[in-house]
Amino acid sequence: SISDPTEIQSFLDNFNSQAQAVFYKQSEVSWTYYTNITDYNQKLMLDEQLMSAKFSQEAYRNATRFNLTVMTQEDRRLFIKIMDIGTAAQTNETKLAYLNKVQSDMETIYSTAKVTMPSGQRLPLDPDLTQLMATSRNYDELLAAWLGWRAESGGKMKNLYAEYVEYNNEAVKILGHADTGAYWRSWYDTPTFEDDVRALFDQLRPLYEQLHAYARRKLKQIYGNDKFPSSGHIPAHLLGNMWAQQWSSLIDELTPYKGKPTLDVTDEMVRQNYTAIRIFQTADDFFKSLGMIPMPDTFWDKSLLEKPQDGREVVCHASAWDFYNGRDFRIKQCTVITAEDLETAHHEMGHIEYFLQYKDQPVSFRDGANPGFHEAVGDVISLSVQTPEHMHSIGLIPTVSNDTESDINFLMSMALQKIAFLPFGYLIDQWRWSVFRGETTPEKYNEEWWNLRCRYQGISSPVPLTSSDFDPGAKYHIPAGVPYIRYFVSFVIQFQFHKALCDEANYRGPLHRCDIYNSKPAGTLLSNMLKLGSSKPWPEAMNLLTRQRKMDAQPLMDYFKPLLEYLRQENGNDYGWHPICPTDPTEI
Ligand SMILES: CC(=O)N[C@@H](CC(=O)O)C(=O)NC[C@H](CC1(C(=O)N[C@@H](Cc2ccc(O)cc2)C(=O)O)CCCC1)C(=O)O
Ligand SMILES: [Zn+2]
Repeated sequence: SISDPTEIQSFLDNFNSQAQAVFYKQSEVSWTYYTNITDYNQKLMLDEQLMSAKFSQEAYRNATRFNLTVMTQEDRRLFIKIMDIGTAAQTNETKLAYLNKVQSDMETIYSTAKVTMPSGQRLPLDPDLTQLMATSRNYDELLAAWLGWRAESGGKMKNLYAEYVEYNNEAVKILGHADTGAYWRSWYDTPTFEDDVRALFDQLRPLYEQLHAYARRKLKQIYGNDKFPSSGHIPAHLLGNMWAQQWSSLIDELTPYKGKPTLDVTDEMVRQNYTAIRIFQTADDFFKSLGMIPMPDTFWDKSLLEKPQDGREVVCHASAWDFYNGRDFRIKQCTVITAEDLETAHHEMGHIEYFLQYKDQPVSFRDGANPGFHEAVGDVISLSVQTPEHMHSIGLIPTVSNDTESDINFLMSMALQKIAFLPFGYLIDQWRWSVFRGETTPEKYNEEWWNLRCRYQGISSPVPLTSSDFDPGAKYHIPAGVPYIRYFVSFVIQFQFHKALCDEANYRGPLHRCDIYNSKPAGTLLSNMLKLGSSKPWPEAMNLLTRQRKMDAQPLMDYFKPLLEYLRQENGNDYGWHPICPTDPTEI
């Protein structure tokens, strides 16, 4: 095998320039499809995916000819990443083409699904059903939207999913992975990763149990006790969100102390005629205030920041795109003028900032230190933006009151976004890992999904399950094949990052009121970590930013400590739920 340093270097240089061209083309063709869903554009994208797979297969074959033992640590790391080609390892072109087609067809079903409401209106998820789930307080209307969506999305792809699992597993086994779940977990390069995330979740469950109990009591007042099963579960369609994954739209009902200024800035944004552009300029301004890299002109020229009104079908699920040429970076978001979309804009721009910071790394290092890092960047900035202090400074709330009651109100609004999410962020890939392992077979897909939803999230289906249902398919990341544990990891480490940056900014107060806006030292510390991309093992990146090497839920627990005390006071013994789903969901 080849050990000559000159040959090693020329292989790497060659790969890097060829890969940029191939990945650029693939990004462009995918972008065209995602911003204009047609059979023709899908075919172009699928053809390009086969070309790109051939390039990866050849790079893999060439890379195996080299002797990794004589290389520098950096070069060895590059070779290992060049050989990590995922499902492109499937050299049987018919099988690979079929796998890519099934995956794309499931995502298309999801992205073009519409629900015919009792009124006769045909509503897409974005923005109509999302808006309805957030604003309606009518039990039957919410149920109609929820039943309609599960039927039009998941209900249309159950058999496709079983095939996706089979073909995906077969492809990654060629690389030596046990199954697709093992392949996805390998990106964290931590043998104890599964145990680590379980330990974090167990540590955080008491926080969630208290929030769940508080929400359940308030929802019973709204909808009546008879709508809630005696098992303690909350019916899945009542949490203000299609998947009950974040409960922020219930803030008005769940605010502990009424009569204080509202923390939901949506109305004020509308009153001030906020536009999508202005939402993204607000986010860009924050990164600039930290001395970080502003969005380049191509970003403003080529992003798609609003749902097109020209009849085109687009994938409205927001996303951030790296075109791998060091110049072209875009966001696609069907932005609506809400507090939630202001938060999403910061999330997406966090991805772009990461792309910008590591754009001069070799292509194989243009990734997050681990996938959770990539999801945390924007959310860290958003933790500062959402403070009453910062919302006041950008004119979205009239006064800042930090008396105890206002403080609890603010912590409650953040808990509805961050704590409510934890079991959902945890259970999605618990389900998928069990499916990829073959522990959950197709006839058990939906039953096992609800077992996890009942056990970890304490919510249950408002109607009995039927064998044709496939509720996992009603959540974007399942048909789109996008892993999810990255978000659970992000929701823990973003508070570690926030604490580290607040320390760097010489902030002294309680963590939940920290706003790092304008702190160049904080910006420099964050940038230095982001510049690494995936060139170093993630504990090194974590250490550079936070001076410790492990994921740690303590900063998150400290952030919400005052709220936990309040909730314990409020709930007394009225908390918790039976781990098993209620037999008759409408049982009284
Ligand atoms: C080319 C490409 O695909 N790029 C990747 C990024 C990359 O890998 O470089 C990408 O753009 N992925 C899309 C995905 C979109 C969103 C999402 O799906 N969020 C989760 C969970 C969540 C919810 C609230 C929150 O505050 C944070 C997370 C959900 O909505 O369930 C939608 C709203 C926010 C983020 C994303 O940005 O992560
Ligand atoms: Zn993200």
